[in-house]
Amino acid sequence: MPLLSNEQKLEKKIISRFQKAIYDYQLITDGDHILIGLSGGKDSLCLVELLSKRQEIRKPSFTVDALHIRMENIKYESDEAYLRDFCENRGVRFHCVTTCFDSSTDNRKSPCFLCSWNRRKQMFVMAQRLGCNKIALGHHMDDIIHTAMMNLYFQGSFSTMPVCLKMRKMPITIIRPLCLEAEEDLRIFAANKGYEKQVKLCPYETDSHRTSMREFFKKIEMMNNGARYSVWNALEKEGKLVE
Ligand SMILES: Nc1ncnc2c1ncn2[C@@H]1O[C@H](COP(=O)(O)OP(=O)(O)OP(=O)(O)O)[C@@H](O)[C@H]1O
Repeated sequence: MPLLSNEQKLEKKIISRFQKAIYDYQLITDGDHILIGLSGGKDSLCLVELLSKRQEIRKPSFTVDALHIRMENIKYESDEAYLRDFCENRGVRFHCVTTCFDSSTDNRKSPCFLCSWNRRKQMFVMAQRLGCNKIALGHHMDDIIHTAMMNLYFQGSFSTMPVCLKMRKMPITIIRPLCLEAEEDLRIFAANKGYEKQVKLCPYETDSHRTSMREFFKKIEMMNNGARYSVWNALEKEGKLVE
C-alpha cells in the first residue's frame, strides 16, 4: 500500500476531527438546512469544503447554503466572484448581502462589537428567509480557547462560544463544526489546497485583545503542549460547549 504524503495525512486528520465533532456534539441531523457564514477567510473556506464533501455521503442527509456579508462602511474587500465560484463548484448555493452600521449611534460600543452584532443579525435574517434551521460558523479550537481565556480574564466568567447553541427565541441552532481543529492545521490545509487569500483591510483587525491572547496562549503551550486539551476538557466538564 503506498504511503500517504504529509498533505494527505493532514487532510485525513482534519476530516477525522471534523467527523468526530459532528458525531460527539450531534451537530447535524437528517433534514438539516445549514447556512454557512463565509467570511472569505481560510477557516470558513475550509468549512465550505468539508461540509460540501460531508453532504455527499447523505448520512445524515442535509443541504448547505453559504452567505457572505459585506459591511459597507468597513474597508474590507473580498472577491465575491471567487467566493461564488468556490461554493458553486462544490454544489453549495452562494448568497451575498451588503449591510452597514452607524457607529455614532452608540459610542459606548467598539466598532468591532457593532460590526459583528450587525453581521450576526444579518445571518439570522437570511437563515430564516432561506428556511435554514442551522447556522455554521468557521471558529476552530484556538478561537474557542482564546475566547474562554478572554472571558476569564476580562469578564470574570468561565464560558466560551459553544460548539452547539440552540437559540431560545428562534428555531435556529448555531454550530461550529471546526471546533476540534487546530488553527495551524487549517492554515496549512488551506495553503495546500491553494485557497486564494482574500484582501482583508479591516482597520481594527490587529487592535484587539484577541491578538494578545493568541500570543499569550502560544507561550502557555510552550510550557505545556497539552494546554489546549486541559482548557477544552475543563470547558466540556463544566458543560460550556453545548447549550
Ligand atoms: N463577512 C462575513 N460574512 C459571513 N460570515 C462571516 C463573516 N465574517 C465572519 N463570518 C463568520 O464568522 C466566523 C468567525 O469570524 P472571524 O472574523 O473570526 O473570521 P475570519 O478570521 O474573518 O475568517 P475565517 O474564520 O473564515 O478564517 C467565520 O469563520 C465565518 O463563519
